[in-house]
Amino acid sequence: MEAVLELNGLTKIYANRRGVENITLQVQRGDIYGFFGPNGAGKTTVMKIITGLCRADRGQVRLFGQDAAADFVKAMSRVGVLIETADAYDYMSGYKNLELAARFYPQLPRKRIDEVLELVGLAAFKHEKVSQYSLGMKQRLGVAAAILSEPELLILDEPTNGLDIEGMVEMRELIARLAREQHITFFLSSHLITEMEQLCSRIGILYNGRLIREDFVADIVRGANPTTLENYFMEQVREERRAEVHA
Ligand SMILES: Nc1ncnc2c1ncn2[C@@H]1O[C@H](COP(=O)(O)OP(=O)(O)OP(=O)(O)O)[C@@H](O)[C@H]1O
Repeated sequence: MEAVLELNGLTKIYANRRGVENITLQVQRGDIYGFFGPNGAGKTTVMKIITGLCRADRGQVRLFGQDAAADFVKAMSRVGVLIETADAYDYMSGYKNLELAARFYPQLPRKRIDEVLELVGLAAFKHEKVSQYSLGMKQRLGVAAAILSEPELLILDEPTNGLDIEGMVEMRELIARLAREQHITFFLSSHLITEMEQLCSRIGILYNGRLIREDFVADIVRGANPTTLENYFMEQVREERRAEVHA
């Protein structure tokens, strides 16, 4: 097994004393790793640190076995990122938007734009203006931009946030397909536990800025004491609260 992403003791405390503390985890090649936590748990903060949008107070990010800080540009060249909502120019077509994004990758063959549009199911709508797209289509265009450079690891912050049921299902199917057919490893966050149950191979539970548990989803839902991810999460939170009371 190869760890494509490792976080070692990652800590970031904002001036208001919120943030994340001592996050240590590993994402193995082939994982769809769900970084789960309620609103404000610290998921975005961790993702921003990994992708260089925010600086950690302490700790280390390793990408593909190397300290990401040593050669950040090289490490990130193998990573695709979609943090918060996808930003596209509404008055341009999906295709034009991807052409703009492709300028960051001068080596990219032009046919790659059509390839990614096909992969995310937008080929038929590529010449429509993004203003005509549904939110789900805009999110999938964001994924298309993130996979332009054929990344091995895709980091997605709340990829289904704000989507209707159809949009959520389409996004879930897209992620599963990219994992299966393009062999992309995923590190994605969500506060929707049923979504994680349906999609992820492993989950890490973030609560009040700390990683309180990591498990294989199959072990939780089909293991010795099968339960739903929702019950499992509530159990962990209760334990955490009991520990806080006794501390
Ligand atoms: N720039 C900032 N300055 C101060 N506090 C911040 C800042 N960014 C985030 N926080 C706080 O840090 C904590 C973690 O926020 P973060 O956005 O990482 O959580 P999250 O799990 O992604 O939540 P959500 O699902 O709501 O996006 C929250 O309490 C938040 O209010």
